Order: sequence, then structure tokens, then C-alpha cells
Amino acid sequence: MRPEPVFPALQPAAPFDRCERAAVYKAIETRRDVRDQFRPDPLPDDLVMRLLRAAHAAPSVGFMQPWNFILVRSPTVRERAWQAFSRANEDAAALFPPERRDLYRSLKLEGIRKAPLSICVTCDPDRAGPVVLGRTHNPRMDVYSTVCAVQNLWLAARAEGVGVGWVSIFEETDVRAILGIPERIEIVAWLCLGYVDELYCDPELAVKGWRQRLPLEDLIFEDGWRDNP
Ligand SMILES: Cc1cc2c(cc1C)N(C[C@H](O)[C@H](O)[C@H](O)COP(=O)(O)O)c1[nH]c(=O)[nH]c(=O)c1N2
Repeated sequence: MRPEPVFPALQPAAPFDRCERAAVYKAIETRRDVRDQFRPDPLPDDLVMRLLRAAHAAPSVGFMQPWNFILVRSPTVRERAWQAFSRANEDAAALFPPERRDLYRSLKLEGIRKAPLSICVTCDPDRAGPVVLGRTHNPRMDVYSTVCAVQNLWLAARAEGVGVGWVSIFEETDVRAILGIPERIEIVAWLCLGYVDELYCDPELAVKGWRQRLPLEDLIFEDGWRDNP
């Protein structure tokens, strides 16, 4: 007997309707990096799972899905992470020219202790063996994939009324030691999560005079690189 032909499952690719489109753009445009506005109440487990499913639906090179998500709820562990941040942030301040240093020091750049949940997102370069479809000529593709997962989570969180703040001012060795992450695993993001009642309309760094949004037109080139005039 001949085997039944297998048809791939397809879904319609029609554009979303007007409200659905508006919802997608609303999430993109109103998403913010949150440092200070976190409410202390814990996020329900089913909500956290929805965010993680959104992250896990991200594209990845060779479909390798290199990510892991380390959920950090323990105040003791978060306190250790905050101390690591504080040390790194002191070093960071010294790197800026003196006229920027005071403004830098005045910025709030983390919500590690205030947010009830932190998620450390990591990348396992060995997840799909040594030779990965699409990573053959650029080893960073697995990390790029992991960043796609972070962005999915960030947008889903916006839709759920959950604020997310990315903290990257750490010595990597500190985060590794605090969470027991092996050497071969890459640490991609420390995210702080919690409910928020309000969000800045514009990036906080713009509001506080650190740096403004660039005109999009200046960033688009046609048919090749163009040096700034
Ligand atoms: C890879 C990476 C790393 C960091 C960030 C982002 C990304 C993508 N951002 C957040 C960043 O400051 C913010 O996204 C921009 O200022 C734009 O603001 P909105 O995200 O639009 O609110 C960030 N913010 C912060 O307060 N402390 C930090 O250490 C970091 N690190």
C-alpha cells in the first residue's frame, strides 16, 4: 500500500486586521526599558510561562534554540547581583569623560532589588552540535538568536502590563559565580521584571538628556554603504 501523502500544515498569511496591527505596533512603540517603576507584587506563574513561551517562539539560527532562562526570585541572590552591578557601575562611571560623569551617576540603570523577578538569559553554543546550519561562517549567530528571544519576551511583557529592564553593567565572572553558570555558556541578558503602572513615553535616557533618538532617514542607505557627509 502506498503511504498517505503528507501535506505540510499551512496557515493563512493574510495581514492582521486593523486592531490586531495596531496592537502589534502599540507593543513595539510603547515598550520601555524599566528601571524604577516596578511594583513589588509577584508575577503569577502562568504569566511568566506566557512570556517564556513568547521568548521560546523566537527565530534561531539552524533552529538551534540556544537559550536557557534562569529565573531568579530569591532576594538574597538578587542582592548579590545588585552588589555586582554596583561595583561594575562605579568602574563604568570612571570611563566617561568628566563632563558626562555626574549625569551618568544620576541615572538609574537597574531595578534588580525592586523588581520581584530577574531572568538571566543564556546561550548554549553546543545546543545543536559543533556545526550549525547558518552559523558556519559567523559564530555569533547563536547569540543573535538569543537576543531575538529577549526581544520577544520584552514585547509580550509590554502587552501584559509587565515592565522589563535589561541590565548589562556586570563583570561576567560575577554573574557566572552568583548563578553557577559554566564557562562554556554565554551570558546574554539579565532582565528585571515586574508589574508597572506607568511607563515613560520616550526612552528614559532621552528624557534625562543622555542621548536622543536618531532620525531614521539618516540610518537608511540605498544599494550600499554611504559615509556620513
Ligand atoms: C543589549 C542592551 C543592554 C542594555 C540595555 C538595552 C540593551 C538592548 N538597556 C536599555 C537601554 O538603555 C534602552 O533600551 C534604551 O535607552 C532605549 O530605551 P527604551 O528601551 O526604548 O525604553 C540598559 N538599561 C539600563 O538601564 N542598564 C543597562 O545596563 C542596560 N543595558
